Formats: sequence, C-alpha cells, structure tokens
Amino acid sequence: MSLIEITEVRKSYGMNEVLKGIDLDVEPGEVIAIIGKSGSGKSTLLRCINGLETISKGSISVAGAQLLDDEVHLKALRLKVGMIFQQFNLFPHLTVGGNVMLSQMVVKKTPKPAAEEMARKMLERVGLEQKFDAYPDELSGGQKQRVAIARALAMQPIALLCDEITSALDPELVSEVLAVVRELAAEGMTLLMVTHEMKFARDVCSRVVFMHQGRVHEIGAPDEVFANPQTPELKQFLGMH
Ligand SMILES: Nc1ncnc2c1ncn2[C@@H]1O[C@H](COP(=O)(O)OP(=O)(O)OP(=O)(O)O)[C@@H](O)[C@H]1O
Repeated sequence: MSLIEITEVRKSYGMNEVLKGIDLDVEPGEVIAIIGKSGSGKSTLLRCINGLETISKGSISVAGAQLLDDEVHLKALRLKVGMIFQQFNLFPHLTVGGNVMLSQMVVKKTPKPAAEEMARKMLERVGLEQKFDAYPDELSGGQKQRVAIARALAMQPIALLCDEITSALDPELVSEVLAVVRELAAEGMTLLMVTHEMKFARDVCSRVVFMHQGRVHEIGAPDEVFANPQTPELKQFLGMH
C-alpha cells in the first residue's frame, strides 16, 4: 500500500473539468515535483489531496484512509497532510511562536506548554529559534516562509504539500527556503511540490510529474524527464525554463 493513492481522480468546476483522471501513487519518503504550465491543474491536485477541494470522481486515500466527502473525515485528513502556500498566511498580530502554536492548540487541542515546546523545536529546525517573540512583519519573506514550514511541521504531518512556496520570494531568498526543504527530504519527509525550480527538482526529487491540461502527461525520474522528454508538450515546457 502506498502512502498516498490517487486513482482516476476527476475534478470539475461547473462545466470546466480541470483534472481529467489522475493516477498517482506516492511512496513514503518520496519527493515529487509537479511541473506544468499555468492552468494545468497542479494546485487543484494538491488541494484535492489535503481535502481543501472535494473531488468529482475517483478516489484519494492517505495512509490507507479513503478521502470521503464528509467534514469529520476531511478534518482528520487535514491533520495528517500539511500544506504550505505561496503566500505565507501568517497572522500578523501573533508572534512567530504564537503562529506556530496556534493550530496545534486550536485544531489538535494540544495544551499550551506542549505546543510551545513543539514550536521552539520546529523553529530551531528551520533555523529561526531566535525569532520566537518577533512579529511576522519584522521578518524577510524567506524567514516568513520558514515559519510557515515550522507551523506545518508542528502538526507532525505524514506528508507535506508545497504549492509554489518560493514563487513570492525575492530571488536571493529562494535558496534559504529550498535548503530547509532539502533537509526535510533528506530526513525522509514525503513531499509533493508544485514548483518552477527545475534545478531543485532535478537535484532533490525522486520523481517528476509533468501535468498538461488536467492529466499526468509524463512521469519519471528527473534524469529521464529532463534529459529525455517524450512529448512535444514537455519539450516545449522545458524549453521555456
Ligand atoms: N475555485 C475555482 N473555481 C473555478 N475554477 C477554478 C478554481 N480553481 C481553479 N480553477 C481553474 O482550474 C484550472 C486549473 O487551475 P490550477 O490553479 O489548478 O492550475 P495550476 O496548474 O496550479 O496553475 P498556476 O501555475 O497558475 O497556479 C484553471 O483553469 C483555473 O481557472
């Protein structure tokens, strides 16, 4: 059994079918890059995996539990699968520590001392333990994104979904965030990343998924996908990067 099993998943918004039958199994510890043109359905796929969107057809299971369209189940799933977004979504009126503690206390009902201990530990993991009492607007974009990563890790997810997490950053701040992701990958975290960082995908990912018009158009090891693209669509896409 794979950690995440995506079977014939379809998703429509009204008449617009944006996922047209996705099959993808993710093994524990895999790091998967999802690449493709704007509008190919990359974000929608991630959002379906952690239950932010309901699927129209097919099935998704995470750690053996089927994703069903009911609130109790969706809540349990969101606890298991962490997600990090392009925009950091930190609460400006809370300190860094407060941001990392909040979802643990509210969603998991973790008592405050344990939530604080976990927050300090995860902030240390992303190299920001000294910013515990700072406010988000005192941080750089790269630091804010590292706080968002610490917040996701504090929930002890079994997999982490990253949706273009470096796209809103100034170029000089991208590498500090990718360094954290690289470390997580080395530690065995299962990662699915929508990314435009082709060099990172090539260096760190175990597989690359190329999406085109709502389908998995090509999939394979980075060496195969980047060095030997099979379809004109992937060749054209790589030519643009
Ligand atoms: N909430 C929504 N309601 C209606 N249509 C949507 C919604 N979210 C996405 N779409 C449509 O679904 C399609 C796929 O969008 P999606 O954001 O998944 O693509 P993407 O590959 O992640 O693109 P990008 O790289 O621009 O983020 C697009 O045509 C988009 O307009």
